Amino acid sequence: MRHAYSVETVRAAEAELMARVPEGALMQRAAAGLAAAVAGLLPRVYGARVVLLVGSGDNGGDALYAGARLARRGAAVAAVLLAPDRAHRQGLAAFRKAGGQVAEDPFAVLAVADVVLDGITGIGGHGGLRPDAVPVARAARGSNAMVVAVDLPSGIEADTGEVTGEALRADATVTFGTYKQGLLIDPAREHTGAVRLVDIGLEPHLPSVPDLEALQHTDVAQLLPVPAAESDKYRRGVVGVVAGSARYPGAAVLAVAGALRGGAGAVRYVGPAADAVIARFPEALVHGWPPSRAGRVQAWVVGPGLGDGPGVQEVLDTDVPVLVDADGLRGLDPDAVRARKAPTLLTPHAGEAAALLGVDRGEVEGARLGTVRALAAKYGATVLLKGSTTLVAGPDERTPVRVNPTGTSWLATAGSGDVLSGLAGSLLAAGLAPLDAASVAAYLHGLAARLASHDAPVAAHDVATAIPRAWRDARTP
Ligand SMILES: NC(=O)C1=CN([C@@H]2O[C@H](COP(=O)(O)OP(=O)(O)OC[C@H]3O[C@@H](n4cnc5c(N)ncnc54)[C@H](O)[C@@H]3O)[C@@H](O)[C@H]2O)[C@@H](O)CC1
Ligand SMILES: [K+]
Repeated sequence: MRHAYSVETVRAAEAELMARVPEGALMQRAAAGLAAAVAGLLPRVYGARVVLLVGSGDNGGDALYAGARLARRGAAVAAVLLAPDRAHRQGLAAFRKAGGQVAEDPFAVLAVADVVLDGITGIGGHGGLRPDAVPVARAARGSNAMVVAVDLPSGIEADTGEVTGEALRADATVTFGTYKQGLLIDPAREHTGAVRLVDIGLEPHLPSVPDLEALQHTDVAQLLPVPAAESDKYRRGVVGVVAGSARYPGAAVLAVAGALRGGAGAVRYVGPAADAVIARFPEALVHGWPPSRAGRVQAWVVGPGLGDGPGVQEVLDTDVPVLVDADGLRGLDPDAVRARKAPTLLTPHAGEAAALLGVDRGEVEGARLGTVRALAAKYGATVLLKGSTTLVAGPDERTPVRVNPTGTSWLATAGSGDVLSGLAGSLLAAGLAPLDAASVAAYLHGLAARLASHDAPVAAHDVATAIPRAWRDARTP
């Protein structure tokens, strides 16, 4: 599991650690890791042209000490001081002593730089880049240099992943001690490039429960349901799908396609697209209305392509886990969901989430973490918020939010959400807890899209077909 923490938690852990080590030791550890990472990105350090963008806090201090280390190895290092009177004093002294130069003309040094270290702001920054930093940041981005963010790209909100003003776009980020939440959540994540974590000894001082977590291959492998020797289709779990309409029969087919590959032993379909479903998937069991007469079901999926058709209340009235997606979410009553004894999983995209909360879509996209938490609280449910970084929150606010690391923009294709809901419902039926079912489904779905796509357009059906490959991939150590 990859863990991320809030700034408040990081600062508390740093204070605890700082009290136990000599003054300045942490910054030296950070700077050493940063300098080593930058050296690794350069063909050679000797003679390389390095520019530091230095703000007024310790983030600038990290950049200056790293710059000093690179200067001692023969790099030509120039520092652009955005607040010359407030630049980190000891860091600046060390930098000068190592042969570093303070740049007279930032744009001249940036024009010929090989690498730029962004030390404008770290976890102490808020509200986007200040106006004086904007032209310098733009010049850095517009140059041929590689831009390496120190701790995080300056201008992003470290706690939420929001970008409220201008922020620097880095090619790589070297972060210290632990991941900050904003490094893993869009839109900030789009500014980080590849993120590398430098160990500064913070781990033992961080709480064991993080604020945000991301599954990795090994976590997924442990969570995937594996049939035992005595398993029959009922013991593996049966998932029921209520989806599709005369207008959108394809949504039912795609939801069933996902469900058939999610680990449940059987898929029951109830709805008006039975002919289309059975034509494509003879292994599906189709039933007449109502869902309550379909036989044993361990989890229901309701909503994809449903239009105005019935089904939501019928499955909410059951006492098994229910996943509500797409059309099923329209006007969904929080009280009806809260009254349920079995878990409910909602899987909105940004537009659906905005409608459920009565806010603008842009607000949801800009503040994904706050949105998923707010929805989970409002409905007393687990919520999977789809998007470029899919987030999953449980109804208990003490449970870390999960962020999916496998997303790909090729997934933004019609019908891919239907496949996801079938897949997640199948995992629910197989016995996974809602948070696990949702986050494992998002993980496999993203991985399947990557495997199917190879950087080319991919159709939702291809994603469903690639789920077994993703499953095997996740289980390969
Ligand atoms: N605390 C620690 O133990 C360690 C801190 N480290 C570094 O220290 C950083 C945190 O340092 P600070 O707390 O000094 O904070 P920062 O250096 O992140 O930024 C705070 C400074 O930036 C100014 N500022 C805030 N928003 C701004 C904006 N939008 N535009 C321009 N300036 C802005 C503030 O007035 C303040 O002077 C970390 O991100 C990390 O890089 C590392 O050296 C590791 C150890
Ligand atoms: K920075």
